[in-house]
Amino acid sequence: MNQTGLPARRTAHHLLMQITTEGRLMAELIAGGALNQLANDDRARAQRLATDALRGLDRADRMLKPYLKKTPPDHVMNALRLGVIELCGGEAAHGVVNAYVEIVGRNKRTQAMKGLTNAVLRKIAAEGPEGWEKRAVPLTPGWLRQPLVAAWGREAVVGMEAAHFSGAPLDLTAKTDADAVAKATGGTVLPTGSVRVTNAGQVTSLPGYDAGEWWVQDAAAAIPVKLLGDVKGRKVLDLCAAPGGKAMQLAAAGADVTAVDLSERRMERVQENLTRVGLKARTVVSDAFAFEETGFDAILLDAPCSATGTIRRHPDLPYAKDGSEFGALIDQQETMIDHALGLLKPGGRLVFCTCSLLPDEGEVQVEEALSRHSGLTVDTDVLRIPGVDPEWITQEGGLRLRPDYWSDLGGMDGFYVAVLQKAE
Ligand SMILES: C[S@@+](CC[C@H](N)C(=O)[O-])C[C@H]1O[C@@H](n2cnc3c(N)ncnc32)[C@H](O)[C@@H]1O
Repeated sequence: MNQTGLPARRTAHHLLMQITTEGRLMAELIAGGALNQLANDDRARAQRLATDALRGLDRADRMLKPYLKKTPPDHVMNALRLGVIELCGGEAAHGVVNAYVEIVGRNKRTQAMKGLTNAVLRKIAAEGPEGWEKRAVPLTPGWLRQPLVAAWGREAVVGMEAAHFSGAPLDLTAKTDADAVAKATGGTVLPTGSVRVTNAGQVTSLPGYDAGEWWVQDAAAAIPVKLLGDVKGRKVLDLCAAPGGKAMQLAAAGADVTAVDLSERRMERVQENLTRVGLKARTVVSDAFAFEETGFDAILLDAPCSATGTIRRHPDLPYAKDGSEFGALIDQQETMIDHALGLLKPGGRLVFCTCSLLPDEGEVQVEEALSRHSGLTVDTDVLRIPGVDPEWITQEGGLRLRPDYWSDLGGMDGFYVAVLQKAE
């Protein structure tokens, strides 16, 4: 690692700038090579710094506010935020202050604010970790907080924010034996059968990775496939399949799986994942709407969505997005449900799910699908599987999963799932 820490800090700052001012997502920036110029441990450091700054951004801003007469330009603000995160995380003040003063000084437009950066960060250093700890849990940006409060109430949203701030443990789905995977990885088996590992470190170094004994999948994301029950020998279509967590569950359960995804690059990941775990599925790169094979016993539609259920892992999302794309996603989900129903055998089952916290991408989609398709019903009996709290069952017959659930176990991603049955 570079001793000054400057390369990692500059990269973290650059990531933060692109996320907060250009609406780019961290995963997309990293896939595009944002960390490539760094040494391995600097890469991890830069990503951790940016992630921590996003997770604590609202708290950092509240800590900075008393020391700023007016909000400085984004370049300075993001340097200050990173400084707060490091100083309140216990890093030595001298190195942190120098590094962010340098980052502010390297930009011609903000050069003149080096003194301000130095003065503010020294005040933050004096407050230290105690000043950080006494501040409230960071609030979600208003554009998302408002619809969440309207849907779930203020108290629930406070619980979600606590879960978002805590981050997420690593969850694994075992190919065959969850107890054995838990034993080998030092994890615990959750009530729904996923294995949870805390402080996992490097995923590829965990026992069983090379042997393909498990794959990474949040416990909530593992529930939709479980609701299909016994799929052995059944013809199952996974219509939005990449990176393949649910396709692998289906294949492991003995289904005859066809996995479709629009993205060639993401489908390569599905193929790599299937190969690692030694499972088979037919993979088809296609737009779901252009895929017209029919006669499936079951279809899994894990539709593209706002991904607001995954903020524990992706704290960049509320800062990169503003909700303006969500209307188009909601329309697409509706037409995808209709298209999927057309590919299903009479009497077949459609599992519709989204990793969203917004009812418009879950409960409302199912209510509206039921009113558009006569003879379509919701199967609620299948929701009663081990570990699923009956309280999570919704009025229209789906399952609402939220990050504030299982708070004593380490939370879960936000998800919605319903099992629809086509008329005979
Ligand atoms: C929520 S992810 C699916 C996650 C996957 N089911 C899993 O469990 O690993 C949504 C996927 O839909 C794909 N997608 C988006 N639009 C699509 C379309 N029109 N047709 C097919 N796939 C699409 C994306 O490439 C993305 O991989």
